[in-house]
Amino acid sequence: MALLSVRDLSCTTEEGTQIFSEVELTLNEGDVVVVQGKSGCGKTTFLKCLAHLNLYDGHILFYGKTPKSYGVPIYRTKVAYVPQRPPLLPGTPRDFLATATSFKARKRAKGHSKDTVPPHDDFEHCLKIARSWGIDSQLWDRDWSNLSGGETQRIALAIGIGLDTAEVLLLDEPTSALDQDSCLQVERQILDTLNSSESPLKAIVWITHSPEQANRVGTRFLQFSSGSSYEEPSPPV
Ligand SMILES: Nc1ncnc2c1ncn2[C@@H]1O[C@H](COP(=O)(O)OP(=O)(O)OP(=O)(O)O)[C@@H](O)[C@H]1O
Repeated sequence: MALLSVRDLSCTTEEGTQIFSEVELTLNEGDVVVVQGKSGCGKTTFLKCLAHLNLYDGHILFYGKTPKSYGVPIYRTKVAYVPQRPPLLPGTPRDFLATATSFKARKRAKGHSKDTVPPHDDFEHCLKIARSWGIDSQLWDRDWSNLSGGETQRIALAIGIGLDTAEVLLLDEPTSALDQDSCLQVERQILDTLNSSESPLKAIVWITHSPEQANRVGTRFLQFSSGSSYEEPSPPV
């Protein structure tokens, strides 16, 4: 059975402007679907629809079931969106992580009872991933607003991977603020996590404007254009 099945998906703004329509995608285990297209063509909106963060028409099924049948908060821990620029949250990344790790839906998604989850494991795992990308532990105690774009991006990604609940990661230009070395390091870790038997991660949908990155990470290539999408048989040249 498909991990995620997207049928006849369309999205319209509150003002009635259609962003895209008739998008189809069947996501299977091991897929890294690279999403490309011109600025403003609807890529971010598509990922937000997949995460059930945006209203849409059409059908999104996770293992054949609707997001609502899992409960949307639980669904979002399994099909997790990592934004390009995390919205300016109050407080520090450590505050955010504390909230995320105490989130009951996450505990239920991991199959733990309320009292048996050791939140420090999650903390340490996220900190360890971020540390391997050059993020000093002290940055977790700095307000989000005082972190650089690249620091913010790496911390958000470390949380997305380190919380260890996502089966599908929806990555929105995850390395756009990083230098080349950091970008390659982060790419490698994400793909290693996907290939690790210890991680629940099974597939990734990855927006990038970089043809080189698309070539490095992609196994499938979804192009957004003229209000819809089509799959390319090979990576962009
Ligand atoms: N809530 C909203 N209300 C009205 N218009 C919106 C809303 N969200 C997105 N849009 C519009 O929908 C279009 C698609 O936006 P989206 O962010 O999905 O594009 P994108 O392909 O990810 O762009 P980029 O590559 O620049 O990040 C844009 O024209 C954007 O202004």
